Amino acid sequence: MDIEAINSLPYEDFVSIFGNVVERCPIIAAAVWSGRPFPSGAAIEAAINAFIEALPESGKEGILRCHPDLAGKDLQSGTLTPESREEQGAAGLDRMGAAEVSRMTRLNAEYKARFGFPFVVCARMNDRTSIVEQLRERLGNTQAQERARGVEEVKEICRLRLQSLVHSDQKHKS
Ligand SMILES: NC(=O)NC1=NC(=O)NC1=O
Repeated sequence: MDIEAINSLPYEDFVSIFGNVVERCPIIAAAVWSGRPFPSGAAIEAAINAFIEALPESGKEGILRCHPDLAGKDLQSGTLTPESREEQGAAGLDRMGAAEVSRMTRLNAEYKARFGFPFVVCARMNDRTSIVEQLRERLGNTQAQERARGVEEVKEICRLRLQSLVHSDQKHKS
């Protein structure tokens, strides 16, 4: 959609289109709708990032907790959101062998037990090797470091999801 069409959406339509740019957190789209009219897609992204940054630590951790594990039970049982399904598939997580899946399951469980929220990384910017490497590395960080890092990854996931929804004015209707 182009930015003019987006700015004229009633909030129900805005939330149904943008409600999952942050995984399973439609409240964020419902909140930033009030900021319209947006001059650009980048302004929508900035409003979402500002909303996230203004949250208390518990709110940031809540956003992280809304994310499905990478190569986790949602992927195995087919209950991922369409966006997550596509992202996890793009990183090759749906083509892992049993041994790789059980290693990811163990590392995800270790991470969750240590930090109280899941390991979050932008799958589209990674592949299964780099994801396992990061998961191992980041296990050694502090809670504060991982809360901040996870939020940065959520913003990157959101940026890419927004890119597929907001198109700059097209010279011609493609
Ligand atoms: N725990 C996660 O990082 N989940 C995800 N990252 C993505 O990019 N898509 C997901 O589902």
